Amino acid sequence: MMNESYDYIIVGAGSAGCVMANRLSANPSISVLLIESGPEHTSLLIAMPRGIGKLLMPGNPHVWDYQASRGEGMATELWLKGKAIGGSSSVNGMVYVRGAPADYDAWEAQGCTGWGWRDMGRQFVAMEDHQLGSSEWRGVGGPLKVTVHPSGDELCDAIIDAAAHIGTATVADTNHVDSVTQGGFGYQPQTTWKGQRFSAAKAFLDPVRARPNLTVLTGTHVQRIHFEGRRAVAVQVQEKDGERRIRCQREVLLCAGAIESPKLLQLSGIGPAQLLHSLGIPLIEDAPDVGRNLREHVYIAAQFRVTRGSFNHCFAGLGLARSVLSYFLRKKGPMTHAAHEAGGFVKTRPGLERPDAQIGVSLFSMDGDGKTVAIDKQPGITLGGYFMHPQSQGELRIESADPAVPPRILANYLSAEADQTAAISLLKWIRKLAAQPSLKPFLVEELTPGPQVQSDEEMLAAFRRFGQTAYHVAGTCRMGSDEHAVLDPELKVRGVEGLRVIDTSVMPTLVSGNTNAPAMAIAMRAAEIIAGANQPGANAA
Ligand SMILES: Cc1cc2nc3c(=O)[nH]c(=O)nc-3n(C[C@H](O)[C@H](O)[C@H](O)COP(=O)(O)OP(=O)(O)OC[C@H]3O[C@@H](n4cnc5c(N)ncnc54)[C@H](O)[C@@H]3O)c2cc1C
Repeated sequence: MMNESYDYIIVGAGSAGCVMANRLSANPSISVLLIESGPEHTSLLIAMPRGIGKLLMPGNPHVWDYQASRGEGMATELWLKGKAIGGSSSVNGMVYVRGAPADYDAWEAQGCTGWGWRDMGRQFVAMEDHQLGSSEWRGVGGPLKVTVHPSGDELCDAIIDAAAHIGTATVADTNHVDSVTQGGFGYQPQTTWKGQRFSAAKAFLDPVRARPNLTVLTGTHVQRIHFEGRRAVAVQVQEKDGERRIRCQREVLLCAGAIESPKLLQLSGIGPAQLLHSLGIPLIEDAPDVGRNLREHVYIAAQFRVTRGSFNHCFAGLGLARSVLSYFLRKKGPMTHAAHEAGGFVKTRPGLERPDAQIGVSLFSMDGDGKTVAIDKQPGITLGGYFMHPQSQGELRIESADPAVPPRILANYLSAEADQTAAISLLKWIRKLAAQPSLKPFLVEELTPGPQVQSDEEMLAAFRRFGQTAYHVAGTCRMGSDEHAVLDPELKVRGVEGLRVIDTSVMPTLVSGNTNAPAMAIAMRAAEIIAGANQPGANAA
């Protein structure tokens, strides 16, 4: 490995990084190095969808864990991100959601030229191998398997009926453009296949691992990027055996996720000048917005005691043993389920042009306040959700020049008034759903936030208390064409050369829903842009 050098170095083998490795190495004349801090994705707990119950624990080698400040007057909370081949797609809830055309069109309207639905919609179609077959905006034959949770569950059917009763249409595909544009509720599309997780690594990396021009390093942590003048020329890595530099001929591509990508930029001298001076980091580019514009969905789990239909008994004690056995023998049963069995996009109040909230139905409840990992001993379910377009903005800053020190994360939940209104409206909608006649035979009582929460003030207070990360952190290296944007619309870091960011941190605003598929689609689009720059006659980066 002496004098090692690659055309492209991709930092992070997560949702975006796996796509980039696949796309760039498709050209055999280009050498690609993919570097991942975490281990391989061979754990049985990764393959088994409900293995996340054990994976998502601080200290597990497959996750990063951070303490995030939620905001004024609120306790801190644990944030987790995937740390393995596949990144967060190896530990996530497998809910398959793409966002709404209007999200991407809003990006374009804000100056992100080339990122509207016209360019992004076709990325989803191209990546999908969808169980529901092809249509104008749905794909088959692509690398990513998408299946739909089997229909026919009595309690889910009753919840879907309840949603229809209050105005949200029942749909076969919740990602259909009409469903995300006008609202739709149904069984949940998920990134699973034959009862197992289908991560970005399964879809994009495993099939191309043998390419001779692709090298993958695991257990290797990129500590900082090195520059010659203003050009990124190498990365410094830490491995089991110590530190070394690896050179890069064309570009370093940061796909380290919305926490580690801005952290790496700051550690490397691209960030708020004052902060970097105070930590003794030589300044490459004063970029005050690196780490700003942090966006997150605040998830609230409304939990209900039910008469029947709950899976709680399948996730503890002897029931769990049975479920695990069924998974290993037949790849069937509750251990194969994604985080939500059903769900959709809803307008929580009259007068809205498009859905403002996503609802996810989970046929289990947690003990205590919904944040603990213990399964409720009595039968329960969760009607969870978040308002999809948070205006509140948080921030992330390094606190030391030492790469091993975690950054300070401020989520700033519910600081914008619009978010407070949206939160109250969402909780009211969930309660209205729960009160529908089709659910009368099932629902006994509300457990959290609980019937004592009645006024708007109490609902907001409940949201502040029970609301928690949806694990969709984004926006911390925003793209745009204004001078404050960290990246230009080709995802190049402003002020330097040979460096791009490609992951959920590039989002100027959060998309309507979960962020795994959007992260992959962003990388698909980025690969097109880079391929265009590599065409003869184009100005290579
Ligand atoms: C618990 C959880 C549940 C979720 N549930 C869902 C869901 O059901 N549906 C959905 O659509 N989305 C879900 N998400 C969100 C979604 O999975 C993520 O938004 C998405 O995977 C992020 O992709 P990314 O490429 O930006 O980053 P990641 O996939 O997080 O990848 C970043 C990678 O970079 C590596 N890395 C970081 N720093 C370095 C470094 N310095 N050197 C080397 N490697 C580094 C990391 O280890 C990681 O592998 C969930 C996320 C989590 C954490």
